[in-house]
Amino acid sequence: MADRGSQGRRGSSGSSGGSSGSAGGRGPAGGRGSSGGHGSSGGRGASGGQGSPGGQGSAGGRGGPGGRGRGPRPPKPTRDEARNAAYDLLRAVDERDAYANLLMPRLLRERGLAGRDAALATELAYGTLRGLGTYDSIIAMCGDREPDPAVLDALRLGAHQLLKMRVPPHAAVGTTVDLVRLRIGTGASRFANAVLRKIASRSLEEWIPIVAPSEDTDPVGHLAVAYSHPRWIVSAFRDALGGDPKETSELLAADNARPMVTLVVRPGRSSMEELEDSGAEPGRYSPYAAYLPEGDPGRVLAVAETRAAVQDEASQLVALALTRVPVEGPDELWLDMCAGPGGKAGLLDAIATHGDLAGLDARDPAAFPGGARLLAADAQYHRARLVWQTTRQAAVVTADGTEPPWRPGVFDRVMLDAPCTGLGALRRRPEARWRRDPASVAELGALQRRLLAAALDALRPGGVVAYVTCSPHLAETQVVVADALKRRNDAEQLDARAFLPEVEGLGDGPHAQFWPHRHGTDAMFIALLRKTATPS
Ligand SMILES: C[S@@+](CC[C@H](N)C(=O)[O-])C[C@H]1O[C@@H](n2cnc3c(N)ncnc32)[C@H](O)[C@@H]1O
Repeated sequence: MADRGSQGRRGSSGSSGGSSGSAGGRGPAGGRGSSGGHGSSGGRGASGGQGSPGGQGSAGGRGGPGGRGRGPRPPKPTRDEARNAAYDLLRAVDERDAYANLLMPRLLRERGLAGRDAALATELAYGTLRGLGTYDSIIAMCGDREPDPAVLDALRLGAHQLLKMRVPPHAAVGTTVDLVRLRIGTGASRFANAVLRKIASRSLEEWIPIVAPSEDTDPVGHLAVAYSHPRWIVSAFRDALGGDPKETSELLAADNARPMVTLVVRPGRSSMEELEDSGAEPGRYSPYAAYLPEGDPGRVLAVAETRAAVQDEASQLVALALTRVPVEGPDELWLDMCAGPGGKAGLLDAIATHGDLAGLDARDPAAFPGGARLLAADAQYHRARLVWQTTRQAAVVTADGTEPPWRPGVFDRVMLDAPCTGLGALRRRPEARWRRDPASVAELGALQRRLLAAALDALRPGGVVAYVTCSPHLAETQVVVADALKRRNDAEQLDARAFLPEVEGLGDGPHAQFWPHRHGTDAMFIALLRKTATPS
């Protein structure tokens, strides 16, 4: 791209060696004290019925499954568009490795789902994907056989409604059984009915001690099942949090919650006032962050015109921290080495051009005044194109940062937002936790090391590099930085927390680590390294 001047089957979350207890028992309505509907889910004519509690037999005392035997035929199943959309998304994620956050908007559009129905479909699909580690353990205990993948996805959907959403049990069971009858068949719907009735016999809090390993003998396995994360990720998070089990559980819980939509004001291109007029509220930390409590961000004019964008607050702050480090001498040439799709490049480009406008007040005379130029690179052409669309003044190139087309030793500031496992953004990508495996950490580690070496090579003496990951995994963060510093004698690490004074709880330094449960942001990591003028 020319100079402008010219995105199988999932593993389970851990062992489900349960301790005790049978799954059957009370009827679907028993003991959950669930009340009220959710969206359009509550009031429909559910076919599950509340007869035969806990039984494996008929679907709600309607005279026998599938219309055989005596008595009235079961009512025709009803097609529920929101649940069907959610189910189709689950199948696409399972069968085709689809990305939920890319496919969902398309499905909603194609099916004409909006408002509450769209919100319901999204919550059903995303919530099910997040929780399926827990749900699979419970489903395994409630069925007399392993379900087919297509049936399993429907059971997961039903389990989510029964255990996490405030859908009345008869509606959750009935709508799911209808879905299975319509999409798979009558035999499968009988099986689904039996399994769901058992699931409905207990609350989530009652199921966890039954299906999860003991907290005392296997704390990691317990958290993995209780909070629906793969065991290796729980281990990695616990290590990054210094072994603290309580904080680890808080982090895992935060990963299971829907994140807030955060917008970024691109300085010189939009303003906080403009975003406030669109219903957003100023953010907690970043002077450029605005929270959008509701509504489609795509309908905010400044976002539609790329003068503002959707961007996590920590993602803004790591870019900002890089611009706040004083550098001696000229400060004119900046590099974003792994820029696609352009979130940080969009902010860096605006600050390079117009200055750190929010910092340019009496409180911060050292704020960057503007007048620099950004070169943004990405190894993938289509991602570089997105950077091109996002930035205004930056030169954008498709280039491999490890074999760069630029001369060494010329940049004053380098942003290295390294390719990583993305374990810090699990809130946003509901299926991502089931797709990564520990091998990817090792593979990415080698690339991260090469890129960091190249970033330091690209700097002129006195210049500064931000090594950033959207992962708190120690092997991707502190270990990569420590290795780089061991290998070379022309770089020193700065205390990144000093350049983020508005944020508490970033850790013991010298790096800074953001956390969803502490800051409400993604778990972004930043280390700042300065190229020393002389070998140190
Ligand atoms: C974490 S993403 C960057 C996110 C981006 N900075 C943002 O804020 O929107 C990492 C990017 O690195 C790119 N990448 C991977 N290997 C690369 C390499 N060797 N050189 C340059 N870019 C690379 C990927 O294509 C991906 O777009």
